Amino acid sequence: MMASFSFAINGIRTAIMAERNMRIHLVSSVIVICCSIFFSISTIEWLIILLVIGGIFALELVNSAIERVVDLVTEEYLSLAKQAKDLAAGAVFIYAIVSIVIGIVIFLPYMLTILSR
Ligand SMILES: Nc1ncnc2c1ncn2[C@@H]1O[C@H](COP(=O)(O)OP(=O)(O)OP(=O)(O)O)[C@@H](O)[C@H]1O
Repeated sequence: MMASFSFAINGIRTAIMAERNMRIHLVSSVIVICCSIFFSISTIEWLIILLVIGGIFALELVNSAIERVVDLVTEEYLSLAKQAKDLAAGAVFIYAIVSIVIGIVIFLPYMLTILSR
């Protein structure tokens, strides 16, 4: 139990060090959490934000795992390898777009309220 926990933490550390996207997600998440505190968003909005942040990290980890498995299987340029990587990248992309839309829907009204004061 403790061993699998430490393997998982290891994986997260590896991804943060090796994947630029993970660091981008990390910085974006800190900014989003700061905005959430600043605007005093509601409990339900916090839950949605946390779900979105957790989701993008989890998805990026799976994407990184798929990239490594593909690289492990072949160093050749193969159509299936390309498809596997592009599909995984597509999953992250869809989630990122949805996250941005959710961010706009949640934060725009707060920003407009402050601007209209
Ligand atoms: N073995 C391969 N065969 C065919 N196409 C590949 C192969 N490896 C990578 N590609 C293509 O190159 C793209 C980039 O692959 P790469 O492994 O560099 O991921 P990446 O873009 O660096 O991902 P990330 O930015 O998340 O680290 C893939 O999406 C895929 O289209």
